[in-house]
Amino acid sequence: MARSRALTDETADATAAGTPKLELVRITKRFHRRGAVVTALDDVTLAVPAGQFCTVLGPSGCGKSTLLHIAAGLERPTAGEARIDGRPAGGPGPHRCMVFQSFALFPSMTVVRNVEFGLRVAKVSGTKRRDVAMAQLERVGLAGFADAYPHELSGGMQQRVAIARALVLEPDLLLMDEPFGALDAQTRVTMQEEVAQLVARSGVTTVFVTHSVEEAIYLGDRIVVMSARPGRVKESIDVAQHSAWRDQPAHDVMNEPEFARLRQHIWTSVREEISAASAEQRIS
Ligand SMILES: Nc1ncnc2c1ncn2[C@@H]1O[C@H](COP(=O)(O)OP(=O)(O)OP(=O)(O)O)[C@@H](O)[C@H]1O
Repeated sequence: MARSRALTDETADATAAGTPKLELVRITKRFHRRGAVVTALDDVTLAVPAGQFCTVLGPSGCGKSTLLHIAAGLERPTAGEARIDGRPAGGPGPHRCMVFQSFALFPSMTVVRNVEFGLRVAKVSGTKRRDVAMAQLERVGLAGFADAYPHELSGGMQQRVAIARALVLEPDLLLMDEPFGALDAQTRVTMQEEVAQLVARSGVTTVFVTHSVEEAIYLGDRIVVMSARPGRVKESIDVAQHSAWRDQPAHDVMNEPEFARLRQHIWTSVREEISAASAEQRIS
Protein backbone atom coordinates (compact mmCIF):
# COMPACT_ATOMS: atom_id res chain seq x y z
CA MET A 1 0.00 0.00 0.00
CA ALA A 2 2.68 2.46 1.09
CA ARG A 3 4.81 1.50 -1.86
CA SER A 4 2.10 2.05 -4.46
CA ARG A 5 1.29 5.43 -2.92
CA ALA A 6 4.98 6.41 -3.22
CA LEU A 7 4.95 5.35 -6.86
CA THR A 8 1.85 7.39 -7.60
CA ASP A 9 3.37 10.45 -5.89
CA GLU A 10 6.63 10.13 -7.79
CA THR A 11 4.83 9.75 -11.12
CA ALA A 12 2.50 12.65 -10.39
CA ASP A 13 5.39 14.95 -9.40
CA ALA A 14 7.28 13.98 -12.53
CA THR A 15 4.28 14.64 -14.76
CA ALA A 16 3.72 18.05 -13.16
CA ALA A 17 7.35 18.99 -13.87
CA GLY A 18 7.27 17.75 -17.53
CA THR A 19 9.09 14.68 -18.86
CA PRO A 20 11.92 13.83 -16.46
CA LYS A 21 15.45 13.50 -17.81
CA LEU A 22 15.79 10.11 -16.08
CA GLU A 23 13.02 7.80 -14.98
CA LEU A 24 13.46 4.47 -13.26
CA VAL A 25 10.09 2.80 -13.40
CA ARG A 26 9.39 -0.11 -11.06
CA ILE A 27 12.94 -1.42 -11.33
CA THR A 28 13.74 -4.78 -9.79
CA LYS A 29 17.20 -6.30 -10.12
CA ARG A 30 18.13 -9.81 -9.06
CA PHE A 31 21.59 -11.31 -9.30
CA HIS A 32 22.29 -15.04 -9.35
CA ARG A 33 25.38 -15.96 -7.41
CA ARG A 34 26.55 -19.49 -6.63
CA GLY A 35 23.04 -20.90 -6.80
CA ALA A 36 21.56 -18.13 -4.62
CA VAL A 37 19.44 -15.20 -5.74
CA VAL A 38 20.27 -11.71 -4.45
CA THR A 39 17.56 -9.10 -4.87
CA ALA A 40 19.55 -5.87 -5.09
CA LEU A 41 16.64 -3.56 -6.02
CA ASP A 42 12.96 -4.15 -5.44
CA ASP A 43 10.38 -2.09 -7.31
CA VAL A 44 12.33 1.18 -7.35
CA THR A 45 10.66 4.15 -8.99
CA LEU A 46 12.52 7.42 -9.29
CA ALA A 47 12.07 10.38 -11.61
CA VAL A 48 14.87 12.93 -11.91
CA PRO A 49 13.86 16.18 -13.64
CA ALA A 50 16.28 17.87 -16.06
CA GLY A 51 18.91 19.91 -14.23
CA GLN A 52 18.33 18.32 -10.83
CA PHE A 53 21.24 17.23 -8.64
CA CYS A 54 19.88 14.12 -6.94
CA THR A 55 21.97 12.56 -4.18
CA VAL A 56 21.44 8.95 -3.07
CA LEU A 57 22.25 7.60 0.39
CA GLY A 58 21.74 4.17 1.89
CA PRO A 59 23.51 1.36 3.75
CA SER A 60 26.23 -0.66 2.10
CA GLY A 61 24.80 -3.27 -0.26
CA CYS A 62 21.38 -1.62 -0.69
CA GLY A 63 21.82 -1.38 -4.44
CA LYS A 64 23.01 2.20 -4.99
CA SER A 65 25.69 1.25 -7.54
CA THR A 66 23.31 -1.17 -9.21
CA LEU A 67 20.81 1.65 -9.60
CA LEU A 68 23.45 3.84 -11.27
CA HIS A 69 24.58 1.00 -13.54
CA ILE A 70 21.00 0.50 -14.71
CA ALA A 71 20.62 4.25 -15.30
CA ALA A 72 23.90 4.18 -17.28
CA GLY A 73 22.75 1.21 -19.38
CA LEU A 74 25.58 -0.95 -18.00
CA GLU A 75 23.14 -3.41 -16.37
CA ARG A 76 19.70 -4.51 -17.49
CA PRO A 77 16.93 -4.59 -14.90
CA THR A 78 15.22 -7.90 -14.17
CA ALA A 79 11.89 -6.04 -14.27
CA GLY A 80 10.90 -2.45 -14.93
CA GLU A 81 12.37 0.10 -17.27
CA ALA A 82 14.92 2.92 -17.31
CA ARG A 83 13.89 5.87 -19.49
CA ILE A 84 15.76 8.92 -20.69
CA ASP A 85 13.58 11.81 -21.88
CA GLY A 86 10.60 9.46 -21.74
CA ARG A 87 12.15 6.86 -24.06
CA PRO A 88 13.68 3.45 -23.16
CA ALA A 89 17.27 4.14 -22.14
CA GLY A 90 18.96 1.26 -23.99
CA GLY A 91 22.71 0.62 -23.73
CA PRO A 92 25.47 3.00 -22.65
CA GLY A 93 26.20 6.11 -24.73
CA PRO A 94 28.16 9.37 -24.61
CA HIS A 95 25.18 11.31 -23.28
CA ARG A 96 25.27 9.36 -20.01
CA CYS A 97 28.60 9.55 -18.23
CA MET A 98 29.71 7.71 -15.13
CA VAL A 99 32.36 8.88 -12.69
CA PHE A 100 33.54 6.17 -10.32
CA GLN A 101 35.24 6.21 -6.93
CA SER A 102 38.42 4.84 -8.51
CA PHE A 103 39.45 7.45 -11.00
CA ALA A 104 39.66 4.97 -13.90
CA LEU A 105 42.07 7.10 -15.91
CA PHE A 106 44.27 5.54 -18.57
CA PRO A 107 47.70 5.44 -16.88
CA SER A 108 49.70 5.58 -20.11
CA MET A 109 47.88 8.65 -21.45
CA THR A 110 48.63 12.23 -20.48
CA VAL A 111 45.96 14.23 -18.66
CA VAL A 112 44.82 16.03 -21.81
CA ARG A 113 44.66 12.77 -23.79
CA ASN A 114 42.56 11.24 -21.01
CA VAL A 115 40.15 14.17 -21.22
CA GLU A 116 40.09 13.97 -25.02
CA PHE A 117 39.35 10.25 -25.01
CA GLY A 118 35.57 10.40 -25.38
CA LEU A 119 35.83 13.11 -28.02
CA ARG A 120 38.20 10.88 -29.98
CA VAL A 121 35.66 8.05 -29.80
CA ALA A 122 33.00 10.53 -30.95
CA LYS A 123 35.30 11.33 -33.92
CA VAL A 124 35.73 15.01 -33.07
CA SER A 125 38.64 16.42 -35.14
CA GLY A 126 42.11 16.65 -33.54
CA THR A 127 42.36 20.46 -33.18
CA LYS A 128 38.82 20.90 -31.90
CA ARG A 129 39.35 17.99 -29.50
CA ARG A 130 42.44 19.56 -28.00
CA ASP A 131 40.78 23.00 -27.69
CA VAL A 132 37.68 21.60 -25.98
CA ALA A 133 39.75 19.41 -23.64
CA MET A 134 42.04 22.30 -22.69
CA ALA A 135 39.06 24.59 -22.01
CA GLN A 136 37.61 21.94 -19.69
CA LEU A 137 40.94 21.44 -17.94
CA GLU A 138 41.07 25.20 -17.43
CA ARG A 139 37.66 25.01 -15.75
CA VAL A 140 38.81 22.35 -13.31
CA GLY A 141 42.07 24.24 -12.63
CA LEU A 142 44.38 21.72 -14.26
CA ALA A 143 45.44 23.39 -17.50
CA GLY A 144 49.02 23.46 -16.19
CA PHE A 145 49.01 19.65 -15.88
CA ALA A 146 47.81 18.81 -19.38
CA ASP A 147 51.01 16.94 -20.24
CA ALA A 148 51.38 15.17 -16.89
CA TYR A 149 50.55 11.48 -16.42
CA PRO A 150 47.90 10.38 -13.90
CA HIS A 151 50.47 8.91 -11.47
CA GLU A 152 52.06 12.37 -11.21
CA LEU A 153 48.82 13.84 -9.80
CA SER A 154 47.25 13.69 -6.34
CA GLY A 155 44.00 11.77 -5.82
CA GLY A 156 41.94 14.97 -5.88
CA MET A 157 43.58 16.09 -9.12
CA GLN A 158 43.00 12.69 -10.71
CA GLN A 159 39.34 12.85 -9.77
CA ARG A 160 39.15 16.35 -11.29
CA VAL A 161 40.55 14.88 -14.52
CA ALA A 162 37.90 12.13 -14.39
CA ILE A 163 35.19 14.77 -13.93
CA ALA A 164 36.64 16.89 -16.75
CA ARG A 165 36.66 13.80 -18.96
CA ALA A 166 32.96 13.31 -18.27
CA LEU A 167 31.92 16.97 -18.61
CA VAL A 168 33.83 17.48 -21.87
CA LEU A 169 31.25 15.26 -23.57
CA GLU A 170 28.49 17.63 -22.43
CA PRO A 171 26.46 14.71 -21.10
CA ASP A 172 22.74 15.02 -20.47
CA LEU A 173 23.14 12.87 -17.41
CA LEU A 174 26.07 12.57 -15.05
CA LEU A 175 26.11 9.49 -12.81
CA MET A 176 28.62 9.69 -9.99
CA ASP A 177 29.33 6.67 -7.79
CA GLU A 178 30.98 7.82 -4.56
CA PRO A 179 33.41 9.95 -6.55
CA PHE A 180 35.11 11.36 -3.43
CA GLY A 181 35.15 8.13 -1.42
CA ALA A 182 38.89 7.59 -1.91
CA LEU A 183 39.93 11.15 -1.07
CA ASP A 184 41.26 12.48 2.23
CA ALA A 185 38.88 14.66 4.26
CA GLN A 186 40.36 18.02 3.25
CA THR A 187 40.54 17.24 -0.45
CA ARG A 188 37.02 15.90 -0.24
CA VAL A 189 35.65 19.24 1.00
CA THR A 190 37.53 21.11 -1.75
CA MET A 191 36.14 18.73 -4.34
CA GLN A 192 32.60 19.12 -2.98
CA GLU A 193 32.88 22.88 -3.40
CA GLU A 194 34.38 22.56 -6.88
CA VAL A 195 31.82 20.06 -8.08
CA ALA A 196 29.03 22.21 -6.66
CA GLN A 197 30.27 25.08 -8.82
CA LEU A 198 31.04 23.03 -11.92
CA VAL A 199 27.76 21.19 -11.95
CA ALA A 200 25.74 24.29 -11.16
CA ARG A 201 27.40 26.06 -14.10
CA SER A 202 26.89 23.17 -16.51
CA GLY A 203 23.31 22.52 -15.34
CA VAL A 204 23.73 18.80 -16.08
CA THR A 205 21.23 16.41 -14.49
CA THR A 206 23.20 14.46 -11.90
CA VAL A 207 22.64 11.38 -9.78
CA PHE A 208 25.32 11.23 -7.09
CA VAL A 209 25.79 8.26 -4.76
CA THR A 210 27.54 8.93 -1.48
CA HIS A 211 27.90 7.58 2.04
CA SER A 212 28.27 11.08 3.45
CA VAL A 213 25.08 12.66 4.77
CA GLU A 214 26.73 16.12 4.81
CA GLU A 215 27.86 15.77 1.19
CA ALA A 216 24.38 14.66 0.14
CA ILE A 217 22.76 17.70 1.78
CA TYR A 218 25.37 20.21 0.60
CA LEU A 219 25.31 19.11 -3.04
CA GLY A 220 21.76 17.88 -3.51
CA ASP A 221 18.61 19.55 -4.78
CA ARG A 222 17.02 16.39 -3.55
CA ILE A 223 18.15 13.54 -1.31
CA VAL A 224 16.97 9.98 -1.80
CA VAL A 225 17.39 7.60 1.13
CA MET A 226 17.32 3.92 0.23
CA SER A 227 16.26 1.08 2.48
CA ALA A 228 18.47 -1.84 3.44
CA ARG A 229 18.63 -4.60 0.80
CA PRO A 230 16.53 -5.21 -1.16
CA GLY A 231 16.92 -1.53 -2.00
CA ARG A 232 13.77 0.55 -2.19
CA VAL A 233 13.27 4.30 -2.07
CA LYS A 234 12.63 4.90 1.61
CA GLU A 235 12.26 8.66 1.41
CA SER A 236 12.94 11.50 -0.96
CA ILE A 237 13.64 14.93 0.53
CA ASP A 238 13.45 18.02 -1.62
CA VAL A 239 16.11 20.53 -0.55
CA ALA A 240 16.14 22.63 -3.73
CA GLN A 241 15.24 25.70 -1.67
CA HIS A 242 18.74 25.45 -0.20
CA SER A 243 20.60 25.34 -3.52
CA ALA A 244 22.27 28.66 -2.57
CA TRP A 245 24.26 26.63 -0.01
CA ARG A 246 26.37 25.39 -2.90
CA ASP A 247 27.66 28.93 -3.44
CA GLN A 248 29.06 29.05 0.09
CA PRO A 249 32.01 27.25 1.66
CA ALA A 250 30.87 23.80 2.81
CA HIS A 251 32.04 24.28 6.43
CA ASP A 252 30.07 27.54 6.85
CA VAL A 253 26.89 25.94 5.54
CA MET A 254 27.22 22.89 7.77
CA ASN A 255 26.96 25.12 10.86
CA GLU A 256 23.56 26.49 9.85
CA PRO A 257 20.64 25.31 12.04
CA GLU A 258 18.58 24.14 9.05
CA PHE A 259 21.52 22.09 7.79
CA ALA A 260 21.91 20.54 11.25
CA ARG A 261 18.20 19.72 11.37
CA LEU A 262 18.33 17.98 7.99
CA ARG A 263 21.51 16.13 8.97
CA GLN A 264 19.84 14.82 12.12
CA HIS A 265 16.72 13.71 10.25
CA ILE A 266 18.63 11.98 7.44
CA TRP A 267 21.18 10.39 9.78
CA THR A 268 18.37 8.84 11.79
CA SER A 269 16.75 7.54 8.62
CA VAL A 270 19.99 6.06 7.25
CA ARG A 271 20.99 4.62 10.63
CA GLU A 272 17.70 2.73 10.88
CA GLU A 273 18.54 1.09 7.56
CA ILE A 274 22.14 0.33 8.57
CA SER A 275 20.74 -1.44 11.68
CA ALA A 276 18.25 -3.33 9.53
CA ALA A 277 21.06 -4.39 7.17
CA SER A 278 23.25 -5.66 10.04
CA ALA A 279 20.30 -7.51 11.61
CA GLU A 280 19.67 -9.21 8.27
CA GLN A 281 23.34 -10.19 7.99
CA ARG A 282 23.23 -11.71 11.52
CA ILE A 283 20.12 -13.73 10.64
CA SER A 284 21.27 -14.98 7.20
N1 LIG B 1 27.38 -8.44 -10.56
C1 LIG B 1 26.87 -8.87 -9.41
N2 LIG B 1 26.69 -10.18 -9.19
C2 LIG B 1 26.15 -10.63 -8.04
N3 LIG B 1 25.72 -9.82 -7.05
C3 LIG B 1 25.88 -8.51 -7.21
C4 LIG B 1 26.45 -7.95 -8.40
N4 LIG B 1 26.45 -6.60 -8.28
C5 LIG B 1 25.92 -6.33 -7.08
N5 LIG B 1 25.57 -7.46 -6.45
C6 LIG B 1 24.93 -7.56 -5.13
O1 LIG B 1 23.81 -6.69 -5.13
C7 LIG B 1 23.72 -6.01 -3.88
C8 LIG B 1 23.77 -4.51 -4.11
O2 LIG B 1 25.09 -4.15 -4.53
P1 LIG B 1 25.50 -2.66 -4.86
O3 LIG B 1 26.96 -2.66 -5.19
O4 LIG B 1 24.57 -2.08 -5.84
O5 LIG B 1 25.27 -1.96 -3.43
P2 LIG B 1 25.74 -0.53 -2.92
O6 LIG B 1 24.59 0.05 -2.18
O7 LIG B 1 26.31 0.26 -4.02
O8 LIG B 1 26.89 -0.93 -1.90
P3 LIG B 1 28.13 -0.07 -1.35
O9 LIG B 1 27.56 1.12 -0.66
O10 LIG B 1 28.82 -1.00 -0.39
O11 LIG B 1 29.00 0.28 -2.52
C9 LIG B 1 24.85 -6.53 -3.02
O12 LIG B 1 24.36 -7.57 -2.20
C10 LIG B 1 25.85 -7.08 -4.03
O13 LIG B 1 26.59 -8.14 -3.48
